[in-house]
Amino acid sequence: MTITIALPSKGRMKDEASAIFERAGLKISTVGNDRSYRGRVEGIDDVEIAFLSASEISREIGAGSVDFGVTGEDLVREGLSDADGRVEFCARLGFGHADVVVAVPDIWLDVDTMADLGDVAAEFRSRHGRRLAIATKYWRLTQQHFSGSHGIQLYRIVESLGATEGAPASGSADIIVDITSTGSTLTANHLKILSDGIILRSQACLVRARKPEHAGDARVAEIAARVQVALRG
Ligand SMILES: Nc1ncnc2c1ncn2[C@@H]1O[C@H](COP(=O)(O)OP(=O)(O)OP(=O)(O)O)[C@@H](O)[C@H]1O
Ligand SMILES: O=P(O)(O)OC[C@H]1O[C@H](OP(=O)(O)OP(=O)(O)O)[C@H](O)[C@@H]1O
Repeated sequence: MTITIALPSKGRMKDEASAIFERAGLKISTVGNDRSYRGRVEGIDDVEIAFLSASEISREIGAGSVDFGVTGEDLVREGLSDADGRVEFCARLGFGHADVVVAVPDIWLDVDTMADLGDVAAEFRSRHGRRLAIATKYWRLTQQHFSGSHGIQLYRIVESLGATEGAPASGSADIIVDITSTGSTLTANHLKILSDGIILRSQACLVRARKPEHAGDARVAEIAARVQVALRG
């Protein structure tokens, strides 16, 4: 069996992902020219590298079409139902940090917690006859946090694929769920994070698709172990 490892082909995670593999003694070289989307690990046969975008990697891991991948925990948990059942988080890689948060307009002075937001959602319904609108691309994480963890059912999600922080000011939504790293985009858009509004502290992870054929395959165990050791060193 050929083992396929998916690494980011572009974007913010690309360079650090390759560097960690190199530190782990798994030096990656591209097959063919520099723009190729296939690679190999020098000195190890039967291991293939697929260069994909971070969001494609979480999808392919979920489908089981690659064995390992490096991508953000947020993309895995948002992209897959039962992520822990389908994927093993082998290592947290220490880069690509971003929090998925619930943020509301900072002029909502009385709203600091999810419980306060639950009250607001109920009020929206009784006073304005409409549901609280949440702009996000994180549908699954939003539903888990609002309905699952906090019992808030009175909301609707407005899909936002970019400039999410602008949605409250433009009137397309009341609040947002999005990622933040430095916090400057939230501040610039006059939004504040609720005190219990951190849904997930995400970072880049080495993940493995849980496949029966991995059991007893020494190469699978070795890849995970090498990366774990490199992180300690
Ligand atoms: N400031 C940030 N903004 C956006 N994503 C960030 C940030 N910091 C870390 N990340 C993480 O980077 C990952 C997304 O990376 P990237 O934008 O390169 O991937 P992508 O979604 O596949 O790209 P694209 O949208 O171009 O297809 C997510 O896991 C996200 O949590
Ligand atoms: O907390 P901060 O440091 O301000 O970062 C957060 C912002 O960065 C990301 O957008 P980015 O412009 O990187 O593009 P993307 O959403 O297309 O990835 C993200 O969607 C936030 O808007």
